[in-house]
Amino acid sequence: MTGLSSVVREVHVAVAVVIRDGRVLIARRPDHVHQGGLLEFPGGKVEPGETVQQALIREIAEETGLSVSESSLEPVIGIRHDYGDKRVFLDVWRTQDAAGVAEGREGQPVEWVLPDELRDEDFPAANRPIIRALRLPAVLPITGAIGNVTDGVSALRASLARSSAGLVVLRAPALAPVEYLRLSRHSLPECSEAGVGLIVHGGPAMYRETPGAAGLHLPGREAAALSARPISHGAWLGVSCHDAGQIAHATALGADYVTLGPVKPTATHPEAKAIGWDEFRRLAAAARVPVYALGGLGPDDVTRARDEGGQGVAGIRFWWPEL
Ligand SMILES: Nc1nc2c([nH]c(=O)n2[C@H]2C[C@H](O)[C@@H](COP(=O)(O)OP(=O)(O)OP(=O)(O)O)O2)c(=O)[nH]1
Repeated sequence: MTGLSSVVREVHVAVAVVIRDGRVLIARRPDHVHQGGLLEFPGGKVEPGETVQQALIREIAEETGLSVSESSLEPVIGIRHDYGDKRVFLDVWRTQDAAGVAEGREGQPVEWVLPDELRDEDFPAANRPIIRALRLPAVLPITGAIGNVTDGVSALRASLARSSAGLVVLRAPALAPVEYLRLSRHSLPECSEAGVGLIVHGGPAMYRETPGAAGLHLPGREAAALSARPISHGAWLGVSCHDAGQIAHATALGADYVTLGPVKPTATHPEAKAIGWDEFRRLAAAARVPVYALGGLGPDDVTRARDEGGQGVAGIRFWWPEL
């Protein structure tokens, strides 16, 4: 069907994620407007002649009475979405520094909620990646070389003690599947002790055999073999990507995040050609999922990765001991 939407110009929408004490400000859209009755983050159309930052400051003030400075605004994610009757580009930014008492200035109820309480079905469909981006950490550590289960578990314990990760990808390609399962089962208690979610690296069967895991990270070849999301929406699904085609496939699978790289040359994968920040920015801008920059990066690169349109950084060397 050739819809009207294909000829309708895309609307540039400034969307504000206002965070205070770990809670996010949400409002309910009036019933009579586009996507009415659903919850939303404050925001609205970028007016002609306005920058997105000016639009954010204006919309936040108009809708909530809060005032924010331009310097407190940080990019979160950009999402292109076609509602059929309207095409939008949601330009999503966050601020942790809003002054004043929030009130629904346009009569709409507003509320501060924890990111983990945000439910996809309460928001317009385009918001799904925003909710993912808010719940995912800025740094995603991946385990390094693991030669056997015992050494792997002790290295994990030591690395968890040194870092404050929210999620960890348990990668151990050198282990046979049965050994990997022993590793993942012994790693789960270490992770729960540290308050960290364990993401299994491998195929759907590996995830199913690890009850209690927080999610599944698919290597490129595993993702290529799938045509539908292999796990429930309650768990994280990540995919390793190196190009636009792989990101498109991961998005079609319903991935919650992807990793993209190597951005810089990296000692753990010397054979892989670095894509550089320009290519990362180009691919992240076109993606509709949070994208972690990977390859030769560490926590010091989070700001750069975010400025380039990424969710943050994923990697091995910054937290894993040299074995
Ligand atoms: N503000 C906001 N808009 C969202 C979100 N998610 C989402 O898909 N949208 C869509 C719904 C609308 O089509 C568009 C925002 O337009 P709007 O109608 O709120 O903007 P506005 O206040 O400038 O509109 P108007 O009254 O001048 O027409 O973006 C969200 O979280 N916040």
